[in-house]
Amino acid sequence: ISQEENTLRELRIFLRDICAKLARNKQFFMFTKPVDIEEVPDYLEIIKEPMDLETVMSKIDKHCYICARDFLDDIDLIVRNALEYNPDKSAEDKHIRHRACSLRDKAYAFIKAEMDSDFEDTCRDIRDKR
Ligand SMILES: O=C(C1CCC1)N1C[C@@H]2C[C@H]3C[C@@H](O)[C@@H](O)[C@]2(C1)O3
Repeated sequence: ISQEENTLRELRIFLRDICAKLARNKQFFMFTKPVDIEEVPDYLEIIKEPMDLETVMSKIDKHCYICARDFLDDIDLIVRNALEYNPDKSAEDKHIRHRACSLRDKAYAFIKAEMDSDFEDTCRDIRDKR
């Protein structure tokens, strides 16, 4: 198996660990599954690209992410959707936005703490030549 495939396999192992840690954090329960369209009928009128942590985990296994940046782009999408759909002054919307910002900060902190920047550079080089 090629050196590139070895690198991408290591990336997937690393991203599964981070995604699992985010998904088992009780604070992020609201981000773990797709928003229920039966419960929220206008959701897809406002949010054009839904995203959630379960979907992110399945994208890892489908080799959708070639570098940590691609993974963080989907985390940012989860956050952006939550901020856009829940913009009001109400306590509930404020709570959702606070948790969304916390999800983003935790994800970036895990990547920074556990990812060697040379490793991410190698992944970027693979992505950019594909
Ligand atoms: O945006 C979201 C999720 C929170 C971050 C993702 N939702 C939209 C609905 C509005 C609010 C209250 C409940 O109606 C619940 O269904 C949702 C789920 O939270």
